[in-house]
Amino acid sequence: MATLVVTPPLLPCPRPFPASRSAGPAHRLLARPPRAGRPRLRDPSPAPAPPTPVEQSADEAHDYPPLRLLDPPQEEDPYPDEMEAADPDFYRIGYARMMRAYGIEFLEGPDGMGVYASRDVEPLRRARVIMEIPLELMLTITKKHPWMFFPDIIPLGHPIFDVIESTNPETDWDLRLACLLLYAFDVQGNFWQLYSDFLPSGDECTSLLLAPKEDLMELEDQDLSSEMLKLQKRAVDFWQKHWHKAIPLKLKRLAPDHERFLWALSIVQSRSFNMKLRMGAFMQDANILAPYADMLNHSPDANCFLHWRFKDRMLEVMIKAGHAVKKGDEMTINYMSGINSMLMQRYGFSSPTNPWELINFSSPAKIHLDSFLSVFNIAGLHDELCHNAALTSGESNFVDGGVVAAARTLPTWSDGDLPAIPSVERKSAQALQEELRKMSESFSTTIQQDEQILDTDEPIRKTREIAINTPSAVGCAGTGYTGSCSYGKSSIRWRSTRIEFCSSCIGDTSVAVPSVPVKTIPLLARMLV
Ligand SMILES: C[S@@+](CC[C@H](N)C(=O)[O-])C[C@H]1O[C@@H](n2cnc3c(N)ncnc32)[C@H](O)[C@@H]1O
Repeated sequence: MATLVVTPPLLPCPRPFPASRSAGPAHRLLARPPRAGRPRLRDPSPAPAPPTPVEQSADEAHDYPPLRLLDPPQEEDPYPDEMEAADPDFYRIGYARMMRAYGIEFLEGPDGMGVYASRDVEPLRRARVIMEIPLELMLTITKKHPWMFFPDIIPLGHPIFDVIESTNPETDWDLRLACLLLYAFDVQGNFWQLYSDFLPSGDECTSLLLAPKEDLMELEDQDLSSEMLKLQKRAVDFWQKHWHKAIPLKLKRLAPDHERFLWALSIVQSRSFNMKLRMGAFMQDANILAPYADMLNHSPDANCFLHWRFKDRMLEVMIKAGHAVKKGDEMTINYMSGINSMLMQRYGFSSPTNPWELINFSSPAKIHLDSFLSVFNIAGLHDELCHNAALTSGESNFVDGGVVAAARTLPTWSDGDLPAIPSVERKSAQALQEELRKMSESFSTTIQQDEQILDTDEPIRKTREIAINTPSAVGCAGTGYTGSCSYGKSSIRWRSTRIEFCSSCIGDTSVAVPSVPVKTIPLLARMLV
């Protein structure tokens, strides 16, 4: 496959994207969007204070602002006694609504743009609204026949309609939504044409759909890299089938090259979600791109969730009931409870504390489930492991994701399987530890080297070459290369995540820990005591 170079300016009013966004620890306030390219950390423009939003609870969220287009008459008492005012929603039909946000700001942080609390929030017994996004700003395609999209922006007879119609609604949701997104970018004055300034450009996007083969090799994971190559081929085949030479210009200009289509698909995959929406009497299973809500980063221990308010067709982002939030805290949602390779495939990131991560052991050695769980104050069975607060002194109730994941995946035996002989258990723990050690040593770099590679702006492949040949030289200038793309960096992070995960299970403190602080827990080592 051809090497992909993706820096697509948007049609029909191209605005150049800077080649890459500089990463840094500081957060920058995004108050007024500049009109050329995605706002970046280094943009010096002073940020005017945003209008102070009024905080609302879930209940209060139903006090709507006065209507602009269809204000009710202003007389003192316009209605005779026997008449009742119609449902306020009656007036709102057809009313063009805006997104509203309460007590949050959009800032650039270590995981790209994110949503952060702009003030403290006391825990409430009920969930609390922080964002409201009306249906008409979202791009939505329902999953099942008869499928439909909202808003209905595609005129009858436009060729993109036939392209979408040719897909399988159940399996091709991403291709369909990418077509709709490309169409929305092309409609003069459409909301998405303006919002595209805030979407990551090709080299800012972490999606591996954009990664050239050489960068996929950096994953050092055969299964994941061949899966990504298959997904890239699927997208390019789709583009070639529908964007052949003899097509009308109004279709051609939506994706003049396959890089443009792959970029739209990456945006869709890494920023959309699936939700059941109640529309009138019907329940629709829909794939959705929701502006502003798509700035929320992922956490397995998220403090927010999404909720569909069917009454006025509004997507709400809500803080979970009982959650205290401090000013500056990141607001997150849980994208999925899945293993790291699933997160990598769809979003291009992985986490060393992912509680759903797995390690496939080949050793027949097993350790006792009960003793393992009690060492780490974990309760429950394999599928629903949770922290056992009753067993702790109350000092810390945090259980490292790596430990929970190990508890779920370590080969264990329970009473009745085998007699509890300490020497058998010790031998098993040693065998498993050895297997983990071999796994972490099978990678071509150490965590330390990967960290150095990530710290440089050099292209990944070049720095890795240097790292392997002369370990201390990584980070030195003078290779003549500049810039490395986000997807290349996410490949390196994936490799580090795997090494770190193994070492946190081994408890080997001699392995360098990356800059993201992760508890290094001497897991199997403690089992040996
Ligand atoms: C829905 S977008 C969130 C907004 C995004 N950070 C941005 O800059 O526009 C999803 C993307 O954010 C990044 N991301 C989200 N959660 C992350 C996490 N926990 N760790 C690292 N990257 C994350 C990944 O690049 C992912 O593809």
